[in-house]
Amino acid sequence: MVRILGIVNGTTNYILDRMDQGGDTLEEALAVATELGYAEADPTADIEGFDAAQKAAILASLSFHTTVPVDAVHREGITGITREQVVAAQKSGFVVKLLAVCERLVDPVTGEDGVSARVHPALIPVSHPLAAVHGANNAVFVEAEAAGSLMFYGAGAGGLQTASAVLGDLVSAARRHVVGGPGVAESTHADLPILPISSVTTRYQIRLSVLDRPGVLARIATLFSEHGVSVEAVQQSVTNVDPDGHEANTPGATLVIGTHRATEAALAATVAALAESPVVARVESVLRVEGQ
Ligand SMILES: NC(=O)c1ccc[n+]([C@@H]2O[C@H](COP(=O)([O-])OP(=O)(O)OC[C@H]3O[C@@H](n4cnc5c(N)ncnc54)[C@H](O)[C@@H]3O)[C@@H](O)[C@H]2O)c1
Ligand SMILES: N[C@@H](CCO)C(=O)O
Repeated sequence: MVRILGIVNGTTNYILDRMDQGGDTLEEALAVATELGYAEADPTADIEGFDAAQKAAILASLSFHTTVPVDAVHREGITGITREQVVAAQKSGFVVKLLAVCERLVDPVTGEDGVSARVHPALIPVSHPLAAVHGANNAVFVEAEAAGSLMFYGAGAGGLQTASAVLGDLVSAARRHVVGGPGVAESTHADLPILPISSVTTRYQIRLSVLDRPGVLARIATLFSEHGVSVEAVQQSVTNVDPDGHEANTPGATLVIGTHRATEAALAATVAALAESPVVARVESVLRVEGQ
């Protein structure tokens, strides 16, 4: 196993899908998910990524023969995701999904070889199989050295589906009780180091509101290069409204910048420098890009 990308929470996938396809706000979509019985009684576990983090810990432990405790899973939920971000993602050929990412990696600074597990919203190209996982469905996309790419897909929430899964577990426990046998056990023989989020390198998409005047793009490009983050693509659209939607006195522009792989630390330093820069009106959005 090299990497697992999972959509492992039905409620959040349902919410993000409604925001993408139906134009709902997060709050509107959550209300429907609750009414349909997808969300937990306290939906914090869903929307803040706790449920997905628990599932990421299980997936990483099983995949890498290493005990990965839930506390070691970096977790970000979807409560910061806006309809505006979802629409901007659509325009650049992506969908926003809450992903569990479990992977084998080598820390680029220390050279340590280990495993990492994280949960956060991410941009997925519309051509990726996970982009076609709609509604409350779940899917686990596995990248393996020898077996290649595999995807396991099905309902992630819902009354009958949940009842079927719970009953399946009861039948299997009862069967073991009667027939005997070892059952499904953890395998921890690899016992690999668990690496922090700072060891991860990934791609990012950053959306900025900037002033539209000569030299702005060059200054922004310099900030990226000073922090060792390589820019892959830039899209610019000119706007005469400010980030709050009011007509602006000075012409502004929205820049959508895609990066090559960069470390979390380098990206965070770049974003901090952009936020301080006098040519940047606002850092609108920073999202990781997975599945490219
Ligand atoms: N609803 C979903 O779509 C969904 C999807 C995947 C997993 N799950 C999981 O399945 C489980 C059930 O989900 P749900 O939506 O049916 O929850 P629910 O809150 O609607 O129902 C839980 C039921 O369990 C009963 N219960 C609680 N503690 C009990 C105890 N000690 N002994 C006997 N009964 C007890 C409650 O009275 C309630 O009737 C949860 O663990 C949930 O995380 C739910
Ligand atoms: N409420 C959760 C189910 C718990 O696994 C979901 O929406 O996936």
